[in-house]
Amino acid sequence: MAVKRARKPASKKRRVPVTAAAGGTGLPAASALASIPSVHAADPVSLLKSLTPSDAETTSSTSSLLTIKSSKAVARKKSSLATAQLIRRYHTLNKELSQCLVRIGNSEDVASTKSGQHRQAPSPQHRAADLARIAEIRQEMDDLGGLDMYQKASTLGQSKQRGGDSSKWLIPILESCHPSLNKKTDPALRLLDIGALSPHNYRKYTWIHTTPIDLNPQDPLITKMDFLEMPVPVKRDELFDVVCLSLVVNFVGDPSQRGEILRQSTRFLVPGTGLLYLVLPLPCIQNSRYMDHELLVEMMASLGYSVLVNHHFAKKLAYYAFKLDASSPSANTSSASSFPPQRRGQPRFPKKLRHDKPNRNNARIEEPG
Ligand SMILES: C[S@@+](CC[C@H](N)C(=O)[O-])C[C@H]1O[C@@H](n2cnc3c(N)ncnc32)[C@H](O)[C@@H]1O
Repeated sequence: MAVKRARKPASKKRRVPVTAAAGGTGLPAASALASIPSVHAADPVSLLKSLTPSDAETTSSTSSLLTIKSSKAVARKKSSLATAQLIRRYHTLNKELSQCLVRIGNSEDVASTKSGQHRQAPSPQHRAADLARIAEIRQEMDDLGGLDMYQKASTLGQSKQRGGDSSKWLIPILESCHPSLNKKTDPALRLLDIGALSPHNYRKYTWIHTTPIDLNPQDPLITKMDFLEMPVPVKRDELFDVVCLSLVVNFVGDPSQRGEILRQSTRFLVPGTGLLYLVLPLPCIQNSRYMDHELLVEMMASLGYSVLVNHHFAKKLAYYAFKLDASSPSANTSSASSFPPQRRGQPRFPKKLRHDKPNRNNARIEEPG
């Protein structure tokens, strides 16, 4: 008998362990991954190689140059399609994992707190169903190669997805925000690259000093660090001029943890000049039932990012540069910036259907609990 899932209780949410996280981009779930040979499951590199057609350059001797070119193009397209499918499947699993973990966490809250007594705790069957599903999801993720494999696939897809180097968009903005910076003699701008797949994203800009961090570094030059647990700077010269959150917020499955990451970013930036460089999949902004550009800008302003310096919608991604308000007491205090105070049980930005149209996704960001 199919077990109907329990409705999520409105209790205070626990932090979902970030073994991996979800996309919430609303992109269609992949099905083609079923065709990945299981022999590659434990070997991410072989798996990635297997996604790249080996006959990419093979044509008959009579083929024209045009045929060779189009054959290569088709092979490249197939390869990037397979990589994208893998990334999507991972996102889908990750999102479902977060939802199950939140439900399990909430059921523990309900069981252990007095205030939860009036709430309906999930039944033992629902809890058992969630636990079983968690095991299945983790197994499938492991079979796909885990976070490591996802990151390798993301690295492959990175340049294509963005149509090139993402720093290209940010650099002119940084230059315009620091017009008097002497790139040769002044101290380099400090950039915190969260969820960095490469430590070299800004290497060619000698006037930028990058601190790359990630949960699962793909390079020894990247520091293994969960941003939500990163020590908050206590001195002004430890603050950053730029915090980069490129495709990280959507990677986190729990909407309230997404809000928490954005709030945390305010504690690392120089008030008045610090820039948050936020990159999200475009469908999160343009095709969600619950989010859109206006709501994001409103939420960011409530965090202390009143100035939207620039934004750009590319084919697949949305780029944003927000400036942290001068009045934002970011350093020294963990309670500094937050979504506006909310009355008990009344969030400032409640989950609200904004675009009730078919084929929309459920991407959203929530006030942190
Ligand atoms: C989709 S990748 C994005 C990589 C890269 N920034 C880009 O733009 O392509 C998301 C990365 O964020 C990292 N990540 C997610 N949550 C994080 C956290 N709390 N602290 C540090 N890294 C995190 C993940 O480990 C993953 O490598």
